[in-house]
Amino acid sequence: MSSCWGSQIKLSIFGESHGTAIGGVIDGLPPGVAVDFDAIAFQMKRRAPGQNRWSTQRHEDDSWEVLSGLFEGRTTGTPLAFLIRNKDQKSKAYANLNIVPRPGHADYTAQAHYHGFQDYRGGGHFSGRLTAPLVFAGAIARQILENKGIHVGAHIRSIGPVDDERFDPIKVTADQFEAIAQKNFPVITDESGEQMKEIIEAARMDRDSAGGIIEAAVIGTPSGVGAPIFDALESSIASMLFAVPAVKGVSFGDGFDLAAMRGSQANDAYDKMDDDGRLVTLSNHNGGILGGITNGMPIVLNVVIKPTASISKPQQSVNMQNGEKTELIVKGRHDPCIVPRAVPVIEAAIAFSLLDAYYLYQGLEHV
Ligand SMILES: Cc1cc2nc3c(=O)[nH]c(=O)nc-3n(C[C@H](O)[C@H](O)[C@H](O)COP(=O)(O)O)c2cc1C
Ligand SMILES: C=C(O[C@@H]1CC(C(=O)O)=C[C@@H](OP(=O)(O)O)[C@H]1O)C(=O)O
Repeated sequence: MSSCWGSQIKLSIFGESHGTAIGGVIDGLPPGVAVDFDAIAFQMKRRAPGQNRWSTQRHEDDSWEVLSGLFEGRTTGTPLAFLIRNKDQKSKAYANLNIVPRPGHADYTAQAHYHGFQDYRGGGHFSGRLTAPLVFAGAIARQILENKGIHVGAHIRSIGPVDDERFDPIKVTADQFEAIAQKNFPVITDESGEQMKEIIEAARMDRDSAGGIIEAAVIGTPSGVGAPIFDALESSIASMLFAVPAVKGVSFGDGFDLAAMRGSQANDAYDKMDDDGRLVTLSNHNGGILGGITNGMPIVLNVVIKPTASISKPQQSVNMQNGEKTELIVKGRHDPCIVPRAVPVIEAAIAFSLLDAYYLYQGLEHV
């Protein structure tokens, strides 16, 4: 099933953007986890559409109903199913997109895969709306991780040409994650954030869109999580991240910058053994993962989010019924930039995939 992910804990996501509802089923959660609903609501609100100028103007409160798997506030250990109803669909703007596909969106590839049977309204199952269930599942995963002292955070590293400060790859803290998560524009330096908002507004006024990079980090992960060859932690986190619409690049540690370095610059020299017997490195160019396994340093990664495909500037497309070239002006309520709302989504994807890897590791630990 292509909309189902995971090995130790599994997440299945269903629904279409303009259908009745979207939702998910999480299978494999341990029984007895006390679920903090306020913490879920906090994460859902960070992602929800329609709250500011740099977001789509579609208004969804993203409230949810839990259908199973919870009893008296705790997980039962059976599949936890939840539903998020769609309330503000306006499908008129999508009337012709099954015939004239939007460049950059999934209209043409959905047609090729589903042979015209796909619900193309609002991007259907391909819509960024389907990241709401991911954030819900991620919110539960991060509660379990936080109880183990593992914290996930992210910020907007860049929008167009404007950069934010970077996380310190050794000293980044959970307090810093928390401070950023409280902001409605999640950056480290608010002055950079103001410039980024100007870039987004300029693109929007130009009937265009902007993209950027999200930097994420995880602290508190013990050394040893992840496994060779195909369960490398980089692979499992990346496979979840690439499920997020508009993600076009993922790199760990110094990523593509490693290409220009020498080994002496890229290696993270070992400095000392801490009280828990864990080796600490002087630098963190490898982003906390070696051989697909955590070394206990912060996991650091970067995610490229492309500029929103649906722009109202005239674009060239082709009519899929008669093969004729045609000009397309996309209508509807689109995010002029996806990056700010994608920050909690990226955190959720990392939390869920890391918890899955953690359970694999914990299992091995007891062998
Ligand atoms: C939170 C979020 C919001 C999004 N909003 C829009 C949008 O308003 N308009 C749009 O064209 N694409 C939007 N996207 C991206 C498209 O869904 C995505 O580009 C499309 O499904 C094609 O997939 P791909 O870009 O991964 O190849 C959004 C993605 C996310 C994660
Ligand atoms: C609804 C959400 O985002 C949507 C993601 C999206 C897309 O193409 O990905 C297109 C827009 O859909 P619509 O045209 O129905 O307004 C966004 O609003 C959401 O994030 O909850």
